[in-house]
Amino acid sequence: MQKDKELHTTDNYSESGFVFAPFDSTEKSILLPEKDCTQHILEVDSELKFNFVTNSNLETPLVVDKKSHIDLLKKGVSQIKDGKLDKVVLSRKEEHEVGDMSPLDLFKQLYSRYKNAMVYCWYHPMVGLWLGATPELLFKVEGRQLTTISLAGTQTINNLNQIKWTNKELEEQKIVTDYITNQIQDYTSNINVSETETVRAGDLLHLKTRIKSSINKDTRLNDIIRALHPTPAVCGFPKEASKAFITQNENYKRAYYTGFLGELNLKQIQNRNSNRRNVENNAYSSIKNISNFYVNLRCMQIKQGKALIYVGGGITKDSEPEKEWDETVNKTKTIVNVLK
Ligand SMILES: C=C(O[C@H]1C=CC=C(C(=O)O)[C@@H]1O)C(=O)O
Repeated sequence: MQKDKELHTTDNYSESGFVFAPFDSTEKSILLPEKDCTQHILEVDSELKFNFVTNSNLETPLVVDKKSHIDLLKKGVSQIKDGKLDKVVLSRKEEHEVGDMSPLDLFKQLYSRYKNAMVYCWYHPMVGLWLGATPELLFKVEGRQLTTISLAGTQTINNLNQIKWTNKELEEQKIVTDYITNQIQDYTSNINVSETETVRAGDLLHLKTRIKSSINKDTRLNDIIRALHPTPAVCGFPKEASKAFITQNENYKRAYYTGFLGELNLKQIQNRNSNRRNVENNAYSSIKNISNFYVNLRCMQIKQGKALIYVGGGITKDSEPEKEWDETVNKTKTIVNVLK
């Protein structure tokens, strides 16, 4: 928690603290500087009871939203078929009632439901209140090791023993893997790409590939951020053309949705030999610089008592707009489930 209300930003990510960065990297990233913050531990009862407040507004028909989103999806598909883009991630915003749950209640609900997610509640009086349960690591830096993932392709859980992925999902995820491995080539070495696996995020499944590499001596954190964000998991490919399409055609501002958030340049003391209890031990410990960023997905902004849920999906030449719409509806459930 920051001790005062001051709004700090970062341009080059050289400070230590917690970052909250927007989708549009030409805009400022918010920084909670470590030196101005205090840390508190919140006990979250694992036996937490779910508070089912029924709310009629949850079933608000989304006909108008649906038509304009389907039109956007069709436009995206035709851009791809015209050869202007390979992939574009198109999104929308949906409004729901929050009921009488406090932000902390919402956080606890998310935390106890989504064990594999990075669950957060972030607030600054001059920026707003955001919560989410994201399955997507942007990247992690531990000393000179870089770990990142390529996450894309979605289906709902039906039968875990019979998971089938179509070419559409395999292609949309491969675009992300290829982009990441290509982008980190100038900044890292020994790039290791894992097999692609199926992972669970709430009631959804995604395709995921892990990518590890060693960071070059002259690489700065800012280089890695500029190289990776936004990946084609949330923007598209090629990056600039898909970003321009998104900015010109999505009829709302993404703000911090599909941005990233997390710990920036925190120090971690590592004891090389934890069995040694003598003074010598100190001589064997080293301090590692840690950064840990997650993509801001499956998230909502709380504004004037309403929950604004942000959601999108990757569009390729094989996308069927009606199915892509359904995918966004399924993704909103990660958040809608805790508002009920
Ligand atoms: C853009 C979103 O998800 C991304 C992450 C995983 C799977 C995705 C997909 O299948 O389209 C998206 O690339 C979102 O949840 O709003």
